[in-house]
Amino acid sequence: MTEHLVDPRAPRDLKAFVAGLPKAELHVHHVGSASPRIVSELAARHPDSKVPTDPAALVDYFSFTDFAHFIEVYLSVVDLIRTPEDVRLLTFEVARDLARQQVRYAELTITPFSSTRRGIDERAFMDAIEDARKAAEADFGTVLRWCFDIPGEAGLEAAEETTRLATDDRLRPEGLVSFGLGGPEVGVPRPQFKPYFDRAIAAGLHSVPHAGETTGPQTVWDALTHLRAERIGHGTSSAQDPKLLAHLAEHRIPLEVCPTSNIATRAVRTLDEHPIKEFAEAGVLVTINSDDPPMFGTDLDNEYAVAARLLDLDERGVADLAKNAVEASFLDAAGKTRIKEEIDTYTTGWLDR
Ligand SMILES: O=C(O)c1cccc(C(=O)CC[C@H]2O[C@@H](n3cnc4c(=O)[nH]cnc43)[C@H](O)[C@@H]2O)c1
Ligand SMILES: [Zn+2]
Repeated sequence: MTEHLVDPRAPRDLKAFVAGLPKAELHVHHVGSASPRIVSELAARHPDSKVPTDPAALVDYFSFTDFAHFIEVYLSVVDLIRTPEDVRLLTFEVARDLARQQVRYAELTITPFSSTRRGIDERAFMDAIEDARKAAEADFGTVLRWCFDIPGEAGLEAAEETTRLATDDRLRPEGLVSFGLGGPEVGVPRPQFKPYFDRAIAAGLHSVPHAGETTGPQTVWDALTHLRAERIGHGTSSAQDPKLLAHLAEHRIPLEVCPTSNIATRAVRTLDEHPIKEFAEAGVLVTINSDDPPMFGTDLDNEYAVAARLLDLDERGVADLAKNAVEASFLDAAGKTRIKEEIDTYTTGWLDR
């Protein structure tokens, strides 16, 4: 909620175009999407927490000194989600916020380990997210899918538990499409998670680890080689390795770029130093995402406005970015065609107005 991160330089007309543009969101965290209203409601329910109940105080609370501080604060919000009803409410409200931004399809990263280890029954957890997913599709028309991620710093116990929850046929939710790895990267080498990714991939899930957000390009190579990554979460440091950029472009491995997140966690110093342009110029498929939007004082529309400025795009260029996300998603071919056609119809209508 660092309000200064909202980019005031985006032209008003382009902002209006982005606001109505049908979009797909591929990198957004479940708990990290809790709006100030939801966070303060949960904090009021659980007064033993250190999370402020006043939405204005959350602005300061969500101001991070570095990535480790961000994770510390993130986990204090995780601690507010204590019952299946909390899970359902959060999931449905996140879908409402996505629908307001014309998000037609979202892959939401969920960390089931963090909830089950805090005592939420695993069956009730799965039922809560699935119930919210179905209600969101019926009420808002937004299609939600899940990525279950391992919180890497919590170790191999968390990896085992996440893999079990993602691959057990009796538990695995219908909306689950992919398997990820999140949390800090420093001191958490990717290769150790290979056996867990192997099992998830064998069970039909796509591999989408975070890599190169807070460590160098070798972490991205490791994610590709050991975890068979099909997309990379962030991949920011890939810009330091021209061979890696060429590999990502040649093999059409998309990057899930989240510009404001990288500034808020201090992974990148300023927006103007963000390597997004280097990615695009190297031919890498760039997708635009919001990561933990209320915590970073942003939303997906703002991320598109930021990207448009950094990449010097007009409406057609922004529409192409939106189509990149649809193309890089795990939707079926018919679903991809439907949203891409909607993007084209909207863009033509806007330019002809
Ligand atoms: O839940 C626990 O008990 C636990 C114990 C030790 C470590 C962890 C984590 O590290 C959880 C990390 C948490 O952060 C999520 N997240 C949200 N945004 C990002 C991001 O930009 N980069 C990496 N991780 C992120 C992630 O999904 C995990 O849920 C937890
Ligand atoms: Zn993330």
